[in-house]
Amino acid sequence: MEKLIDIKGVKKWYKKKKSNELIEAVKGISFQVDRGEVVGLLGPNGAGKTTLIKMMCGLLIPNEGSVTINGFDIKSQRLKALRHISVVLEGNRNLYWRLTVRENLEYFSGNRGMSKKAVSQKVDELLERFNLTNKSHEQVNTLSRGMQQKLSIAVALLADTDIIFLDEPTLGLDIETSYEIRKLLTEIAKKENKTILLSSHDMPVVQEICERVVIINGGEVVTDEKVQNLLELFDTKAYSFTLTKALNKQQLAVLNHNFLANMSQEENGETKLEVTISHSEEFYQVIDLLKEFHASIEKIDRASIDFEKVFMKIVKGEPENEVTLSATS
Ligand SMILES: Nc1ncnc2c1ncn2[C@@H]1O[C@H](COP(=O)(O)OP(=O)(O)OP(=O)(O)O)[C@@H](O)[C@H]1O
Repeated sequence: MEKLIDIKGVKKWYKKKKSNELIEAVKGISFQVDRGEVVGLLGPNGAGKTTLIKMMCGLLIPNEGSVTINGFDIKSQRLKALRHISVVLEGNRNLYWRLTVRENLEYFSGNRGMSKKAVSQKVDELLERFNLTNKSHEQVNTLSRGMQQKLSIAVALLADTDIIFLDEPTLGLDIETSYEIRKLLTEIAKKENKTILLSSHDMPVVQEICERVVIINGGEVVTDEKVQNLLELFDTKAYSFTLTKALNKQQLAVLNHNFLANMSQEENGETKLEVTISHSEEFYQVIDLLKEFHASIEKIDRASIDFEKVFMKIVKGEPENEVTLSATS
């Protein structure tokens, strides 16, 4: 596999203005991204994501370590490295606000050596694909945030770089636009063989688009794993039992002594018992205990854990018993 992004032992510290105290924002991060991979860069506020992204696109220089983009060092071969990256920063700072939608697209295609006709065709195609055709002659500063965001992504595609960095692409958007952008990004991720690094707090977007996630917390990588593996890792340990009647307090306490159990009364009158176990053989012990309690089981489902909860568990280090599981039926 061809490594397009190679980050090695990167550190960055800031000096606090008044006290001169050092803040270590990034404490020695290393990871690589292969060509065509779609990777989520996640972390709670203040984890160091923005600092890391800024170092990856040459806006900040690391105090230690190196960032290599397609074989070019971002510090010593900055321009060559930057030629391979498009950055869609949160807040749409990569657009010209006084130009129209079409003018922005035309401008950014300008340095690719395309003929006028080819540019016009490509721009029309993107306007159509991003549902911006009827806005093509409007100035960017009159557009909604969602439309600006779509235009930013279209501009990144037009530049046709191998790598796209997207910083919070759905932040502050309404549900409909966020959904539209999610669909566009999924399509780009699947069809265009782009290498995408996406930072987001929007976990459904991450779950849908990214194959792999790098989670950073306190300036360090705490997880670097395939999304599917993480979901499976947590998913298989939870079961949801539908019971014909509720357990009493003592019975629930016995279950909770051995496992993690949570009982709830559903709106339709059913009793749901969610049990999280550590090993698969414990599943049978749960069944045995329920038999002992004369609790009749109507249905057993595997409870599913979504990526949001996986993320919370990893970054907050929540003990398993604080993770609430949503049952699938
Ligand atoms: N210019 C700066 N001067 C001093 N400290 C800074 C500066 N920029 C960031 N920091 C500090 O560095 C740490 C990492 O910040 P960073 O913005 O990289 O995190 P983040 O993961 O992007 O967070 P968010 O999601 O809130 O943007 C934080 O403690 C932050 O307060």
